[in-house]
Amino acid sequence: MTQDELKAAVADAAIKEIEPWLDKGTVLGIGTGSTANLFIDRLKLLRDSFKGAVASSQASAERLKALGIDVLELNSVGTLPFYIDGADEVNADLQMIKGGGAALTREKIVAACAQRFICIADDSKYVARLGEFPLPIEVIPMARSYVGRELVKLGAEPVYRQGVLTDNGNQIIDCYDFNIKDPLELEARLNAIAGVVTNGLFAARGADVLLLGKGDGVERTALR
Ligand SMILES: O=C(CO)[C@H](O)[C@H](O)COP(=O)(O)O
Repeated sequence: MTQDELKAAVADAAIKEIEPWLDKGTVLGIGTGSTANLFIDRLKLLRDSFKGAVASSQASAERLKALGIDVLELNSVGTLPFYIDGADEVNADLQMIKGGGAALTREKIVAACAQRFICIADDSKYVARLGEFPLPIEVIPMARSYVGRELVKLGAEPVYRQGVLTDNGNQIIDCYDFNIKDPLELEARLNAIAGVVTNGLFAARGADVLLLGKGDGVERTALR
């Protein structure tokens, strides 16, 4: 199977995972990226079975709206039953690196409001140790150089993602060569640097369920 077919398979599996729980009041949390897009496309068939969605990016919001799905403000809803999103890397503890699409801050916020985070990914994203994918960090623009110097002190090679502004008007630094021994500790440490808005480690709030697309089918792992 191609990577796109594996992504399509996990999008189908995520629909099966949530469908029994939908009702007219359900608001879903929706992620960003090519895998999340395939999930959004499949939601069209269910659009009369739930109330609407909170999106983690302008791009996902536009895609949802184009399919006739109501997009709600996070501030107008309470806890979300599900957050469905892809990942750039995921490990056996269902900790992730996210933010390849620069949506990490909103992804982290919407995920924080969800009872269950369902990660959908093809098996190229599954890693024994996080960190081969460059770790994205969203920074306040005036702090970019300072944050870069602090990242060098932590052993990373920071690279400014030129020409990219997040939906929040901030910039992204991608960190190469991070030795991520303890994702939880590093996530907290990076967040403590002045000027860092969010980092792409999803360790404190990892996924609850992983639907991993493999050549022989979709493997489901549930931690909670
Ligand atoms: O974190 C993300 C966007 O900020 C995406 O979930 C991540 O980049 C995976 O994307 P894709 O499904 O296209 O591989």
